[in-house]
This record gives sequence, C-alpha cells and structure tokens, in this order.
Amino acid sequence: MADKIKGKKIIFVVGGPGSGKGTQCEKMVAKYGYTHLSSGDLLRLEVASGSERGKNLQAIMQKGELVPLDTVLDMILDAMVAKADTSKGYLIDGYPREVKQGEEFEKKIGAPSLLLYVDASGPTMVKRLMKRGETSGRADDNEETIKKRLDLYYKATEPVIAFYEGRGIVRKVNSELPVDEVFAAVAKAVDGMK
Ligand SMILES: Nc1ncnc2c1ncn2[C@H]1C[C@H](O)[C@@H](COP(=O)(O)OP(=O)(O)O)O1
Ligand SMILES: [Mg+2]
Repeated sequence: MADKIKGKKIIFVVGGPGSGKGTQCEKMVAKYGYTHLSSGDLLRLEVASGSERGKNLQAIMQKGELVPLDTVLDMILDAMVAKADTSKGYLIDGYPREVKQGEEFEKKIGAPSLLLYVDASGPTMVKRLMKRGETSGRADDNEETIKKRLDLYYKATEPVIAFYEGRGIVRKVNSELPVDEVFAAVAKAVDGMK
C-alpha cells in the first residue's frame, strides 16, 4: 500500500492560517509537478460529501479545533496512493499541525526531505483571512474562529518547526512579500533540497 509512494520526495508545508501555503503550493505544482495535498481541503471534501464522518468533522472544524490524528493521516495516505502513478513528489500542506502528527506520519508513510516554513505575521494572516472569507465560503474564515486558529497555531505548530529544525531540513520564507518574491525563495529551497 504505502509501497507505491516509496522513494518519492515529501515536503511539509507549514505556516499559520492565511500565511500563503496554498498559494505557494499551487506554484510549486506548476513548476515541479508535485502533487499538492492540503489536509484542510481533504477534510472539507469529506464534509461536502455529507457522510457521517463529514458531519463530525464539520463540527470540529467550525470550532477551530484539530481533527483526530488518525482521520487526517488516513485521508492523506489514501490521497497519496491515489496519485502515486503520476506524481513526482508530494506537498503536504497544513500537516503536521503538532509534533505527534509528524511522528505518526513518519511511522506510517515516510520522512520529509524539506519543511517549508511559510512565515507571515499575525496581523497579516488575520487581514488575509478576513479578505479570503469574503469569497471562500469557508465556515472557519470568520473573526472569532480565526483568532482561535491563530492561538492554536502558535501553541501547537511552532514546536513542529523546532522539532524539524533539529534535523536541519527547515527552510523559512518571508511570506509578507508579494507572491512572486515569496515563490523565488520557495524555489530556491526546493532546488536546494537533498
Ligand atoms: N504573499 C502574499 N501576498 C498577498 N496576499 C497573499 C500572499 N499569499 C497569499 N495571499 C492571499 C491569498 C489568500 O486570499 C490569502 C490566504 O492565502 P492561502 O494561500 O489560502 O493561505 P493558507 O493556505 O496558508 O491558509 O492570502
Ligand atoms: Mg490553505
């Protein structure tokens, strides 16, 4: 099962909500032929399907909380396997959200070659999410949930970055800059990946 994805590069794309992960991933897909898997998008697809599991997920996500680890991991692995034949590698966007998620991913799937840290300030993320909320239709792009997501991000995800810094695979890009300038830094990190 996970055999199909052996040897493919894995990039973790980490950053706060609204930092620009999805935007940069889209550009990496175009340039490198990687498959973009956003854990949030996979979960939202499940919600949209109207399944029992989806209804549960919706309640959790609307509160700005984290979905149980096994659920997210299973969905990511399924999606990776489904794309294995055409994929040059994988961009895992929005995962791991906490250190434990990273550890479980590695046990079950494999180790990342790079952790791309898309870094923007709190006020910038809030501003972008409020703007995105005007059109995204995302139930969690509202002021109250945004605040919770940011708090949770700082508490749970910053330790993830520290964890992978210890391995020397973290590359941080300044996502306050215009999209194309951010991408220049992203491409440099991907090109320099071992
Ligand atoms: N470098 C940048 N400069 C200005 N706006 C940006 C930006 N990167 C992303 N955005 C915009 C696009 C979206 O409307 C919003 C959130 O971006 P996103 O890619 O959806 O973030 P994420 O996937 O990290 O939640 O911000
Ligand atoms: Mg996103």
